[in-house]
Amino acid sequence: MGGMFSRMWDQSFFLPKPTFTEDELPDQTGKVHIITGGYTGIGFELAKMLYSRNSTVYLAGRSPSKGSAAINTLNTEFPDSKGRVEFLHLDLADLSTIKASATSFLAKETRLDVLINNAGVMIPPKDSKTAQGYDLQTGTNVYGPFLFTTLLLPILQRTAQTAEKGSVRVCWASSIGGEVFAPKGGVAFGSDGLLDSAMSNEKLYGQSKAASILLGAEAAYRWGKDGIISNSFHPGNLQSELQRHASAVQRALFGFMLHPVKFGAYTELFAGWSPEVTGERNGGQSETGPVLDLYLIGQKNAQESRLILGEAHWNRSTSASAFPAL
Ligand SMILES: NC(=O)c1ccc[n+]([C@@H]2O[C@H](COP(=O)([O-])OP(=O)(O)OC[C@H]3O[C@@H](n4cnc5c(N)ncnc54)[C@H](O)[C@@H]3O)[C@@H](O)[C@H]2O)c1
Repeated sequence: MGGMFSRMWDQSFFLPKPTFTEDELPDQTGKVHIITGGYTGIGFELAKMLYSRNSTVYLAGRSPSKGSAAINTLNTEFPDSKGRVEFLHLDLADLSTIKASATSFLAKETRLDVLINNAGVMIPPKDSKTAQGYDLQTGTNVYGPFLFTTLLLPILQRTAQTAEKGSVRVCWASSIGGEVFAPKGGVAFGSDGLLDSAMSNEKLYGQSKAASILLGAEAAYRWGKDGIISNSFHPGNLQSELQRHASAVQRALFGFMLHPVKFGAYTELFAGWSPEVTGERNGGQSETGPVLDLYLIGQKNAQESRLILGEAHWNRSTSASAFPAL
């Protein structure tokens, strides 16, 4: 826990200069990327970076109007981009619609280079549920991304067969909340394999984000052999709308330590595109497979910022039993 607080302190007051920005990102012509929640917050800043480098970017989310507003902004800000930006309807809180989202993407594209599972919700009103009746945070942050990614696995695998080594990736947005509320035992799955929705809202958020680490690690373990890199990351503590459900007290307590949202996009850019991310842990394949988890402190030092959350929670048997169908 002490380490966690010192990292939180570092992130709040000693934000270093990012080392991998859009200037370092090679031209992305011909590459296809999906960012869930790509039309707001961190995801939208990342979309700008990718679109400015001629990428095809799908902004996946629930609101067509917010999607088209974001597309207009991108086209206005980057009129010279040779890329393409599209809205993809995706409601992670309704499992029954996710297949349609994946199908619609697969009907249009023949490759998928990077999937950024960025969308998430934090401390909505207690007892908010998904369409299927799961706790909203768990459904949106864990079950939805898990299903969406699984449906896209075949196209990721196909892309990895011909793409440059290490360039096909799935990245999962975790949070320092994953460490705060799951410091030792990882994730508290009930006997039904689901997160226990009787927990406090804050704990459920943290547990859902710890589950994102397990998902990232398990996906790396299972899909590394197919040439797919999977990692999870804490984007940083940022001034986005994620705090929309926070109380005035929570905002006052934490507001001062938040940084511009673009820094979170640098974290995602690093996780999804930096050549420093090789998918190999400790320089080679360990017993747990080619796992790389990121806990980026503004990318101060990739080596130093690597891992932490995943190291703390990674346990092959935990993730394997938690996600047997992966
Ligand atoms: N901002 C921070 O300080 C911070 C810290 C740690 C982790 N994160 C994580 O980073 C990610 C991005 O957050 P952000 O800060 O940009 O906040 P944000 O609220 O701007 O972005 C979240 C996005 O997720 C989308 N979303 C929510 N429910 C959805 C659903 N059911 N289906 C599809 N999309 C849905 C929202 O519409 C929005 O576009 C989240 O996963 C968040 O938990 C953020």
